[in-house]
Amino acid sequence: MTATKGLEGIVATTSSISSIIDGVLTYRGYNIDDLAINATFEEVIYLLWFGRLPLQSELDQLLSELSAASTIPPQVIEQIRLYPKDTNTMAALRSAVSALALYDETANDMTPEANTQKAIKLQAQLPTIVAALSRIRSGLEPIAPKSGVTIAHNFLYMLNGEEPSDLAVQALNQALVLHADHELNASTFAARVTVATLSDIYSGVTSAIGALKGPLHGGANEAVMVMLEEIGSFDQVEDFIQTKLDNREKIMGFGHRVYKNGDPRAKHLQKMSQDLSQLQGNSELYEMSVRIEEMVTGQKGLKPNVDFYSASVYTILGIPRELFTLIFAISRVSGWTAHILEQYENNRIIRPRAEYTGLTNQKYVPIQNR
Ligand SMILES: CC(=O)SCCNC(=O)CCNC(=O)[C@H](O)C(C)(C)COP(=O)(O)OP(=O)(O)OC[C@H]1O[C@@H](n2cnc3c(N)ncnc32)[C@H](O)[C@@H]1OP(=O)(O)O
Ligand SMILES: O=C([O-])CC(=O)C(=O)O
Repeated sequence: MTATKGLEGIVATTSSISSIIDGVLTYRGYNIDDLAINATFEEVIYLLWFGRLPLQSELDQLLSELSAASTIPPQVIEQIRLYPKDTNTMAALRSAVSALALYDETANDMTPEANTQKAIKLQAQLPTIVAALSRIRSGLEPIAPKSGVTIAHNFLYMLNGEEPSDLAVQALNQALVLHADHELNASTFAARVTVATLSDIYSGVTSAIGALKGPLHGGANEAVMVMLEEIGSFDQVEDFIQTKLDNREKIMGFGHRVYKNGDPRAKHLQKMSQDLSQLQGNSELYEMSVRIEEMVTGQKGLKPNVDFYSASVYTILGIPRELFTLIFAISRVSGWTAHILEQYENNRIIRPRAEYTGLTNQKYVPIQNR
C-alpha cells in the first residue's frame, strides 16, 4: 500500500453534478462561462439540486420556498449574541449552522423529501446567519429577511439595512454563480465523508464549513485581502511580492490542485473587479492585483484562482473582509447539499486506508521501567 500525498489524482467517487475536464468547468454539463453571464444564482441552485435548468414556474416555486425558509430560529440569534465579538467569523458560522440542527425537528429524518427540504432551509438560512453575525459583531440589530427578492439582493439588504444597487446585486449574483460548486474540492469531500456514515445533512454542512475555513481553500479570499492591506499601495507591490517570491513563500489566491493553466472562474472575477473599480473611480486595488498577477505568473507560472480577484470585488462592494469566506459558504452550500443528496442516493461509507510509517514490534514496558 503506497499513499498519494494529498490524494492528488485519486478518483474517489462518481458524480454527475460538476466536472473539470481539460480545464473546463461545467455544472451539469453547462459551461461556467455561459452560466456566469446568463444565469441567476437561484437557477444554478435548481440546476445543481435537480439536474436541469428550471421552468419559470419551478423557479418561482423555489424562490418562494427559499423565502419562506429564510428566517432563522430566534434561539440561534440569541446564541450568536453570546459569541465573542472578535471571534473568527468562519468559526462563528460553523457553530451557528451546527446549532440550526437543534431547532429542526426533521434534522434526523433521512427520507429524500426531508433532506431536500433541509437543503432548501440551509441555503435560505446561511445568508440570514451571515448578515446577523456581521451586524451583531458591529453592535447592530439583525435585520429580518424580506420576501420576493433574490438571495444576492436579500443578503446585501440584511447586511447593510438598505436597498442595494442593481449593480451590487448583479455582481454578487455572478460571484455566487461562480462559487457554487467545484467537483470534489476539500470541503465538498468533507461533506460527503461525513454523510456517508449516514449522519445528517447539518453535520455534513458543518464539516464542510470547517474545511472551507482554511487558507489553502476558501479562507484564501480573506488571506488575499490581508495581503493587499499589508502591501498598502501600488508602489509597494513590487518589493513586497519579490521578497515573498525570493523567500519561496506562498502567495494567496494563486495555484490550484486541478487547474494548471488557469482557473476559468478567475477571468470573470477579474473583469468584475475592473468594471466595479472603474465605476467607483478608484482602481488602486485592481491595479495592485494585476501587478501581483504579472509577477507571480511571470516568475512562477502560477495563475490566479477563484479567490484572488474576489477579494477586490467584495471590498469594492463594501463587504468587510471577515465575511469573504462566509460569502463563499453562502454560495457553496448549494453544491455541498447537492453532493450530500447525491451521496445519500448511492451511499457507501468512505473509508480509505493509510500507509503505515510508524514503529513496529514494540513491547509494552511497565510505566515504572520506562
Ligand atoms: C477555492 C479554492 O480552494 S482555490 C485555492 C485557494 N488557496 C490558495 O490560494 C492558497 C495558495 N495556493 C496553494 O496553497 C496551492 O496552490 C493549493 C493549496 C491551491 C494547491 O496545492 P497543491 O496542489 O498541493 O500544490 P502544491 O502546494 O504542492 O504546489 C506545487 C508547487 O507550487 C508552489 N505553489 C503552489 N501554490 C503556490 C502559491 N500560491 N504561491 C507560491 N508557490 C506556490 C508550491 O510551493 C510547490 O512548489 P515546490 O514544488 O517547489 O515545492
Ligand atoms: O477545487 C478545489 O480544490 C478548490 C476550488 O477551487 C473550489 O473549491 O472552488
